[in-house]
Amino acid sequence: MVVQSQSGTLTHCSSIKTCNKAAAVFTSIPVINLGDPESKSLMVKACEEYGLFKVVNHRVPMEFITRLESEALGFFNLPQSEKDRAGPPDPFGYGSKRIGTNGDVGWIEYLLLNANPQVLSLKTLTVFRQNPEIFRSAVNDYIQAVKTMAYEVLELIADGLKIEPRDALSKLLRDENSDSCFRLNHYPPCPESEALSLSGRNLVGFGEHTDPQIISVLRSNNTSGLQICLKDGTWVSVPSDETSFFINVGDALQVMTNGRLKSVRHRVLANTQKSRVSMIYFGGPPLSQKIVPLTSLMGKQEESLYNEFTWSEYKTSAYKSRLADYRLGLFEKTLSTN
Ligand SMILES: C=C1C[C@]23C[C@@]1(O)CC[C@H]2[C@@]12CC[C@H](O)[C@@](C)(C(=O)O1)[C@H]2[C@@H]3C(=O)O
Ligand SMILES: O=C(O)CCC(=O)C(=O)O
Ligand SMILES: [Fe+2]
Repeated sequence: MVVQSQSGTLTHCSSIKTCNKAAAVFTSIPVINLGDPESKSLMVKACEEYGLFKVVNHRVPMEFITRLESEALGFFNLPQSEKDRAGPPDPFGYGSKRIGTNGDVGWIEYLLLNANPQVLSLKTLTVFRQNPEIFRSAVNDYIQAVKTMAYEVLELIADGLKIEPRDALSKLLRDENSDSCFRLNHYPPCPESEALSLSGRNLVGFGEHTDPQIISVLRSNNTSGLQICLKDGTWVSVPSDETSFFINVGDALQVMTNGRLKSVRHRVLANTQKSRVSMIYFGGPPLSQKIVPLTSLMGKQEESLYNEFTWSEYKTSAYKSRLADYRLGLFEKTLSTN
């Protein structure tokens, strides 16, 4: 199937997966007000049940969000040949359709960046040769504000779980060697997939997966597409909200809480009419960090469900896997029953 998309990119969708369209709207999504004294226990409950919640009253200036969104659209609307100069993503840079290096594809184009302001890829900045500083400052202001919120969220989660000290999780992201990254995703509308849609199928923008890091902080424009998988295996659509943030529990946080908090399986479906722009900060620990259950969380006789590994080992293994793989499986212990 050949598609002429609005932005003139992403012209073939024949190799991209489809999935069953019918998904209920996730109306009971936990909404956490950061100013609410109950927020810590509500967050923990949401992470145990869904691995995802929405944050309001987050104090990230709307101006930072809209400025970065408009810079991102400015980039994605450039001619394909210009955008390609910022690629391939190895691991940072511009990518189109291919996600990772192991054969996954989706109806998407994106920019993957280091979340450390000092290391903003030169390759990416060369595309902004008119105004690289404007792009750099839009990215840095946004990331800085979102990081501050991510630290607060992790401290509230630690409080809610009675983890001591309360910065046991947030310090891993605050660390100057934290291995965090940032992603700008663009899902152009795919009018051709309307035909598919009529037969009850949908084109996949970003295939199902869990995020490997500690937490991910996601913001999108008002175009829906994000879905999460509930404990019973059903998929539900998360209504978009351009003024709020969505927090995902990642695999590393699942391990550090010995499985109490669950990393959430999620995916994005392409839209037939509107383009979706999302920006995600993936908060990861330093490469040398051991990913083990936090001692202050473990019961007296409680054993770790996982073999010991460092973030570097997990990341290496994750980046060899396909998007939909259950990556923690390789690190689970086979515990004896007696
Ligand atoms: C297929 C892949 C893409 C990914 C690396 C991987 O091998 C498996 C994990 C994928 C993921 C999902 C969350 C983030 O978007 C991401 C940047 C990450 O850290 O892990 C992507 C990786 C990617 O796009 O390179
Ligand atoms: O673009 C989105 O809304 C989510 C993408 C995602 O899950 C990811 O980049 O890991
Ligand atoms: Fe994700």
